[in-house]
Amino acid sequence: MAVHMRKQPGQLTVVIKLGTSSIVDEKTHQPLLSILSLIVETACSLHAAGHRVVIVSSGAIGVGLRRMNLPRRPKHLPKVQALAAIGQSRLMSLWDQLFGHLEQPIAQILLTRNDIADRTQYQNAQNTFIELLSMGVIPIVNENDTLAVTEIKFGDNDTLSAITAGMVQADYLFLMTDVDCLYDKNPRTNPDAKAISVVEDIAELAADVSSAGSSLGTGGMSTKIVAARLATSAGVTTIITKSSKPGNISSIIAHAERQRKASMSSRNSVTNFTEDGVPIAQTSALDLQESTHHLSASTSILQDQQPARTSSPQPEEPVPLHTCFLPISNPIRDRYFWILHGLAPHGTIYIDTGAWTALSDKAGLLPVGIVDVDGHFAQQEAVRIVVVKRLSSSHSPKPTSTSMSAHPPTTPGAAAHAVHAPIPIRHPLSHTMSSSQIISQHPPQYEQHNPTPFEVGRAVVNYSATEIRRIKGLHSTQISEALGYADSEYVALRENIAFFGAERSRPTTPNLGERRAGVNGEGVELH
Ligand SMILES: N[C@@H](CCC(=O)OP(=O)(O)O)C(=O)O
Repeated sequence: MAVHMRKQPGQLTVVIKLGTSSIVDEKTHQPLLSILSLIVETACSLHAAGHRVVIVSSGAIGVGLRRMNLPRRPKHLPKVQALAAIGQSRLMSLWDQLFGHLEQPIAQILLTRNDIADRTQYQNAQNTFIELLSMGVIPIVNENDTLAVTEIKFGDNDTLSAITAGMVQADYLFLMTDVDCLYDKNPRTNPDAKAISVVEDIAELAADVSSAGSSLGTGGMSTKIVAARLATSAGVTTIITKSSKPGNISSIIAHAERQRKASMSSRNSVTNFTEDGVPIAQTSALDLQESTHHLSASTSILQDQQPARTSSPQPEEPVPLHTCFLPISNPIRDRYFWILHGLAPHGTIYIDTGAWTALSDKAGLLPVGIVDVDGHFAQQEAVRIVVVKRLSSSHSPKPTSTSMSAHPPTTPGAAAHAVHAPIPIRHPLSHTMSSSQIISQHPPQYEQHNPTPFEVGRAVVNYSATEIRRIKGLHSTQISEALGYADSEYVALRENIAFFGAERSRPTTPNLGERRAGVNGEGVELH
């Protein structure tokens, strides 16, 4: 059953993510009371204006370090988990005390990826959020570090905050950080670096933009961009701004809402700027009551905050520096968002272009379109879908005894050209990953000059990896002959397949690597 966040007209849901460095001092691990107090005041004033607020708070390990008088984070995972257990309760007590001064009730939600791997549990978590928000409570979310090991980790709290924003169908996600916005170059070494105020299409963001943050030593800017991509795909306007000035959140929302309304009335509207190149708000009042919709992305350009300067007829309030990532115009539906981002993939299915075309025409995934499989996964687990070019010799519609081999041999000729070094597979939510990161077992063989295969989406599969190895390339009528049973004619039902970049009517053809099944569909080489 679909979960819907019912909201009053004009009511916004705002998720604010604070990293460890915004919560405790990096050296002493003492709580940064001034920042925390300002966050509490901001959250309470948004709440008083009728909006809903969720906080994603890191800091459990930092607070634990302080409590146990330890100078730095240990390497040993059980120690880190113990420190998180010590720190989490103190962290929540700190938040509760601060919010208590303003009589604002809060609640703790601790999540691991495992908690939301089951659709019903994911919806249970959503229902808890709905209930808390409708009771006027501010949920405070963190990863359940005491339970989370690498396999069930979200990875970082930026990702967790984006998943949370998707779960609560938020209007805004604020990623509070130690830089005030993204720049097109490193501003420390490039005096002409321009602040990026609006990112309309995150896919167009140049690779070196993200590294500008990292080279400043801010760290984690790339995880913020990944989080922004994830949240904007779910329809959430995502803002990067400075955590030391949380009071800016209200004026940034007010500015973004004005821009949204302006862009609705005129696509050619422009932002006014001060002499210093700071964008200017049209009014100073925080008037968020009428707003319900998101900013709409129309074109794929970056607007910088510096060059356009126009004189303003009235005294206007400068808007604090920030970068606003606009949501996509056709957000991913909740179930697909869960498949793409709630579930951890356990393997990879390589499909041919015929299957890709069929999927884009809303068909399910049949075994005939599958070229190869990587990883070990069970039925009903999530896998990546990667499109590759199947060479003409690769199609083998008949099951044979050799085609049932779980680990088929490769064809000798191709192996001579193959490389076993980490193979890059482009993932739409991150920078290039090595295959060692995403393919755990039996790395496939690619020729060095191959274009990078592209992960187009994820699926929850009806058959295990071993079963799919046996039925790949077969017609559905041959499944029972190959396996001795046939649970479904589809490897994945259409409702269990989701594509990155929203459910576009017809996905564009990705950059393809080629992959050829050997004699009778067994060996696999990439050319
Ligand atoms: N969950 C951990 C923090 C994990 C994390 O991503 O931290 P950060 O990069 O500081 O946002 C904690 O509470 O200490």
